Amino acid sequence: MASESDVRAQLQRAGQEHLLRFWAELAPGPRAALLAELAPLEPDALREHCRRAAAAWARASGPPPGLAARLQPLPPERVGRARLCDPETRRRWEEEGFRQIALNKVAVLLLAGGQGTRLGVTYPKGMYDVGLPSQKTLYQLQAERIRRVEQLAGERHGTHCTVPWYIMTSEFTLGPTAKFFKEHDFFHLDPANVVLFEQRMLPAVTFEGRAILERKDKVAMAPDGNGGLYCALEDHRILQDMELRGVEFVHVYCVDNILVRLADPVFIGFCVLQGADCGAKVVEKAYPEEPVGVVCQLDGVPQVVEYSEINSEVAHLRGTDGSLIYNAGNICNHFFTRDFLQTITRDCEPLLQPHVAVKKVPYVDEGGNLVMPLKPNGIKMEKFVFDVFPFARNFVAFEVLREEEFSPLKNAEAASRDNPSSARRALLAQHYRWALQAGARFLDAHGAQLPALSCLPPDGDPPAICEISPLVSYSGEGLEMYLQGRELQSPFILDEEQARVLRLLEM
Ligand SMILES: CC(=O)N[C@H]1[C@@H](OP(=O)(O)O)O[C@H](CO)[C@@H](O)[C@@H]1O
Repeated sequence: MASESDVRAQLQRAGQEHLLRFWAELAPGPRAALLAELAPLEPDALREHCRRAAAAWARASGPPPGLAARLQPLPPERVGRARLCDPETRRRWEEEGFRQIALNKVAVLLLAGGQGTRLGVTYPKGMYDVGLPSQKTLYQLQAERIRRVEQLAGERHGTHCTVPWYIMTSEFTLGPTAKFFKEHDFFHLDPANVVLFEQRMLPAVTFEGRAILERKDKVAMAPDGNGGLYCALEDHRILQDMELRGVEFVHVYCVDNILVRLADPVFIGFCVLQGADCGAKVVEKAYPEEPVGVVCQLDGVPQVVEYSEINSEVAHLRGTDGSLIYNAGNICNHFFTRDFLQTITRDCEPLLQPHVAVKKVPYVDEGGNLVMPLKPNGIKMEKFVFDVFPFARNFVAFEVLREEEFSPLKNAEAASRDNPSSARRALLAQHYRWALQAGARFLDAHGAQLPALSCLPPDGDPPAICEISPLVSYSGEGLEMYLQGRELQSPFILDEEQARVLRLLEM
């Protein structure tokens, strides 16, 4: 273990000696913990991090000047549209995606290092149960979609296939996520195919460029953003692991979208057939101020302008047909070839510019008292996962339907949108639509017919409650054999057991 004098010398070089100012008061345990936290902070990198944070904060007052003049929407040839294409084209994309999955060339990678601050939970967001009848958590839904997509690809191609699941966690989420997966027997996935790894943490910094102590024996650290992915891939030799498994294509996604289609064969197939090295799923923005990044071109180069960095005037711009000009909302579902990830981690990562987030960071004052600030007092520096798009040789975007693929769980119930109720409703509305399309009708508790509404208002509850296990259907496929011509009593849960029963009735 590093000694106090080594660490003190390091901190001196970094200009951050104040981090040891309570040393004399600390007992041996907290002293050891503090040294263990400080020792890995490389002095030059720490000095640079603190300097850059303060400088970036001083500069960062709103969107970059002249942004509007430098932006353009993506040219149409870079955008595929699941909704507008003919069924044959869609079928070709899907077929290609399944082929790649069956060849074991596709992996999924979950970004799950966030702290869930807006949602207001102290545990990883993936463990959240939005109140579905089955009480499944986001992690369970995702695990089951992996199992189903493996099964569908396997059936088509007569193989046994695996979609490895890489999960990037952080100091906050690694322990509880690992425990949760063990407690749930990895949701019947083979643990060898679930790879948890950890992103780096960076100190939060004051506006004067001083790293913050959150306790006398602990630096205030925060994950380095979802763009910390690229360092973490390198730190944990994840690309080597992918290579050993023969993975060529990676679907990266963030944890909070209840409708996420893991390893979506249509998206994968589209990207592969386009020869893309990098791709992003988008939905039409719901309203100008919606907190989603915009996929567009800056100085002719494809990239995402994050919602926190776009000005309102640009976000409100409309074309002659009345639709938003910057309409391609990023849903944090990205496609990368392994080759592209290799180039990024090897050559481009240091070129990614961190973004500044100004937050309220609890700290200890000079007297050693804990202070919960009322105003933002600290800078957290984060990299963004999509900041690698400008390095792509062939970037494509793929527009999908919001009601089928995007309902993020960002906020606590008290917020008006993107909260547990809206996520639950989106999933149940989707399953209700799938059941109607498969030929089912719903009855209430007294046996009276409920209306069959194929079109639901965006935030309305469906007339009947129907939840379909991802193990039975991944994206609405194959339901006719269970549901055609049936009258189902709400609430109705179609899980594997129920599916077996309905199949038997059919015979
Ligand atoms: C850095 C990053 O990936 N930001 C993403 C991400 O936003 P968060 O507010 O960080 O969850 O998810 C949004 C979609 O839910 C997407 O629109 C946005 O661009």
